[in-house]
Amino acid sequence: MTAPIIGFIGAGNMATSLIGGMLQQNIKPAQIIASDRTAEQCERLVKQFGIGTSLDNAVLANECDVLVLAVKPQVMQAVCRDLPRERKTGQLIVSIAAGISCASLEQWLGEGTAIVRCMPNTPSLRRQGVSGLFANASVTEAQKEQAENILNAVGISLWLDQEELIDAVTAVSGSGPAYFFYMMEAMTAAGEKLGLPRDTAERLTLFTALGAADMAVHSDVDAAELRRRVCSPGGTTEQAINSFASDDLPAIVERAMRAAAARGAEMTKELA
Ligand SMILES: NC(=O)C1=CN([C@@H]2O[C@H](COP(=O)(O)OP(=O)(O)OC[C@H]3O[C@@H](n4cnc5c(N)ncnc54)[C@H](OP(=O)(O)O)[C@@H]3O)[C@@H](O)[C@H]2O)C=CC1
Ligand SMILES: O=C(O)[C@@H]1CCC=N1
Repeated sequence: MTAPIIGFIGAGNMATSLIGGMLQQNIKPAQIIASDRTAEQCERLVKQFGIGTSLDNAVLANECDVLVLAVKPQVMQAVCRDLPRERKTGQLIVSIAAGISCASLEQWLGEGTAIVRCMPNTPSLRRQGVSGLFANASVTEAQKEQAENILNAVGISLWLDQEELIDAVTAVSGSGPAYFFYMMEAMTAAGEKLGLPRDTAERLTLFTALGAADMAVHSDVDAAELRRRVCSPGGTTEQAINSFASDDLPAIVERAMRAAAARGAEMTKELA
């Protein structure tokens, strides 16, 4: 079987992360093409990745077996409506846009279009991504495998059986890297205020985050137990955790994530 051609419409942050991660796996530059609005953006991709590019989304749509829609949700309708209804036979559409339903995509791209809606995240660039995937009724088992192969090349993927849960995935892992980056910013700034040189505070923070995540992923006990193991009774960590708890960190996090998920649901209605 010949390797599928994978096309990206919109070559911004997320497409760059996915393409970069895929090329570090067994996917060859000749298998990937991308289109974007400006020649500069296309030139950047050629230089950075050596992949083929086009300024014409319709040309791209006719050439690829898997078409990844990676534009902002607000321009998705116009981009889809401009694509030819007759595209390459057996083509799978993979949309990574937050807040755009399979029903809307099908309406804009043609009834019966095979669509996998997925929510990846930017650590895909380092092949440490995690994605939630949902397939509409037109997607075959072979196409599910195609989508999985792309997302698994840049991390891990998990299938969902209800499309609405994509908003929860967005709130947890799609937007999630930003929450951890925010925490890193806050810890670095606080470390500096405690007297550390900025770059020392930053390196201590980043390697602590990396070490903690790696430990949690490979541990046979949960995060709560790992946290307890750092807290010596009457020691230092306990004071910090007590301070977080008295500010009700879990409620702060839940409120933020509910806001992210609600925005996803709101966008689905707004952009339908
Ligand atoms: N960033 C993230 O962490 C994540 C993003 N997503 C989803 O990924 C999608 C893309 O987000 P992100 O990569 O951050 O956004 P970007 O703005 O970085 O990328 C979108 C790209 O699409 C280009 N574009 C705009 N209009 C067209 C068009 N008509 N034809 C071709 N290309 C076009 C933009 O060009 P220009 O800038 O010139 O307009 C830009 O280069 C969104 O739908 C988002 O919901 C999903 C998971 C995580
Ligand atoms: O902020 C956003 O809307 C996108 C979706 C998840 C991450 N970035």
